[in-house]
Amino acid sequence: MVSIPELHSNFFIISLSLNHYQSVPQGFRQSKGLSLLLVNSRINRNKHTRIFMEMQGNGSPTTSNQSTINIPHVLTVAGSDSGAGAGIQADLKACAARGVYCSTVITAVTAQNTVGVQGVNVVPEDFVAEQMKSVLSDMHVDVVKTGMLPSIGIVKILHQHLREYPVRALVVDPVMVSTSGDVLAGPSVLAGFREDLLPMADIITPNLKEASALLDGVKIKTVSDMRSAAKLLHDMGVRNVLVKGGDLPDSLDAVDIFFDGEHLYELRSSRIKTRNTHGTGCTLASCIAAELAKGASMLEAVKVAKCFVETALDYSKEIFIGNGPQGPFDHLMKLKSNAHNSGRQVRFNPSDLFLYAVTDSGMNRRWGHSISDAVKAAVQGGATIVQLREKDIDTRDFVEAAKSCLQICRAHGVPLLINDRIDVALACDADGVHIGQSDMPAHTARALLGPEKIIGVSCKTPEQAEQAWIAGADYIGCGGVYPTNTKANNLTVGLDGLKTVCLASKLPVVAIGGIKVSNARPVMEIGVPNLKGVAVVSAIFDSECVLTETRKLHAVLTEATAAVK
Ligand SMILES: Nc1ncnc2c1ncn2[C@@H]1O[C@H](COP(=O)(O)OP(=O)(O)O)[C@@H](O)[C@H]1O
Ligand SMILES: Cc1ncc(COP(=O)(O)O)c(N)n1
Ligand SMILES: [Mg+2]
Repeated sequence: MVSIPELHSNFFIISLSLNHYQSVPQGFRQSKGLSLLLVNSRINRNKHTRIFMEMQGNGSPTTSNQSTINIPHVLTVAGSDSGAGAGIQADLKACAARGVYCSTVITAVTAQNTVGVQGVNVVPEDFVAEQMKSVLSDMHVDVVKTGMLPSIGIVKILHQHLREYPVRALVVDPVMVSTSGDVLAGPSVLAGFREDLLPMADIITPNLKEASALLDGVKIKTVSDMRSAAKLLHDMGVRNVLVKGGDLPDSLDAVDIFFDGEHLYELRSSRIKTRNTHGTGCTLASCIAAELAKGASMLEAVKVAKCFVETALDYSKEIFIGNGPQGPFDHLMKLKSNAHNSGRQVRFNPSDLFLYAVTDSGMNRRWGHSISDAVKAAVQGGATIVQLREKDIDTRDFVEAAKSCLQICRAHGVPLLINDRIDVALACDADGVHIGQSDMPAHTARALLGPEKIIGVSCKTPEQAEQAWIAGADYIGCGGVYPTNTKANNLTVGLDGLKTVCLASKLPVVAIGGIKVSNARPVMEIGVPNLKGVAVVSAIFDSECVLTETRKLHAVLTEATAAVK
């Protein structure tokens, strides 16, 4: 057993091997109430984690000097919307979309959908207080954002807690009436807003009706009225005011007025034509809070938030959720934005494998072609998908070349894949990757690239094809069909091997290896429905005129496919 010098202190950093650590009897460790953090570079991460967990599990106090990361944190104090378009649910989605942690104090539970608010159940005040205390006494909150505060008692409780646990900023969305016209907080809360929250708030974000209510019913019908209202609200003691003009009649733009006490800003965005505007106010305020939590200035935060709402509305303008007049929108469009931005509605179409062009830097050098010229010619000649396979290029140059090839491919509606390099695919937002059996496992690539990207895997056997399918690949490449010099030590599977793999594969297949104009026909004629095309390197790129060679191959493939049908 190793000797450990300070066995009576609660926290140790001991550097010793795993065997030595395990030789310290567990009962002895526990009797001393020790918390051990084992620091040893030779111990792999899993073992390290296991030991650390064991220490926590034995009930003794644990402390760690592991470095920690503080994630920006917004606490929303708001009501729940069962339809999840507004309220707490919108706040959570908005913060997630902006990359900020969001904790929640629920003030009321509403039964709500796209038709309206069918019921409101206010959470008892002492339980609202208990939620606030739980969060604020334990977690580091950067910014508090308020939504539905249904009673003056709840406003007072919030005020007390913010005095006890000060935060960096307070964003007040003075929610009173839902878009559907239902009352969420009565006029009795107005006194609480005026006396307690406004003097404490860093920004208040009323819509037209709420601004009017706070200003004793003053009429707000024009942009000029909004400007005056912003100034009057500022006089009530709040640092910044944003009067939102979502409901401004006859306005082609969505105009909001921001006043910081010195300057008035007219913030305009296009008014998206959509029924899906339920929750815009909650989202806007949460985004402001999220940006402030990340360290933005108030004007920056407001601008980013407005832009986010506009983009999300535009992205969601045609989605259909619920049968009422006011639908929710999609906050997390970014998760799908790659497919969206590229204009490729279908993520992967197996028929894209028909004429699959794989680049080769050596061949391009030999013929004096740049990568992008070669890709352009291939695409113009009829290539239906392109893979950049660049083995001897600096990463920086690879990313640049990939970006310019991507533009060419996008203009022709042709997907662009990157060979092996998931990092390069991510860096240039390519449409996917093609990986071999010794590259990163396909399921890891899928986790990194997300559900929208195309993943292809080289497979020579039915077992590998099965694995690729399990791992979430979209297609497999099978070969070498014919002997080839492009790839060293590459086993030739032949037409029979290709057929065997195709029959076993649940995924579409592209054949590869030594395929050219003169021998492509028998490949397409093996007559297996999931063989969708051929992948070629030298057949098109080892030539002076890539365009002509690609056209020739395209013609042969078209003829062969017509004959098979
Ligand atoms: N159709 C729309 N297109 C673009 N932006 C909009 C649209 N409707 C509302 N907005 C914006 O959404 C935010 C919330 O505004 P508003 O709907 O007035 O608040 P609330 O949801 O509290 O009633 C504002 O920035 C507003 O300009
Ligand atoms: C629980 C809850 N909080 C806030 C709103 C306001 O959102 P909107 O003004 O977009 O209807 C709402 N409808 N429900
Ligand atoms: Mg609204």
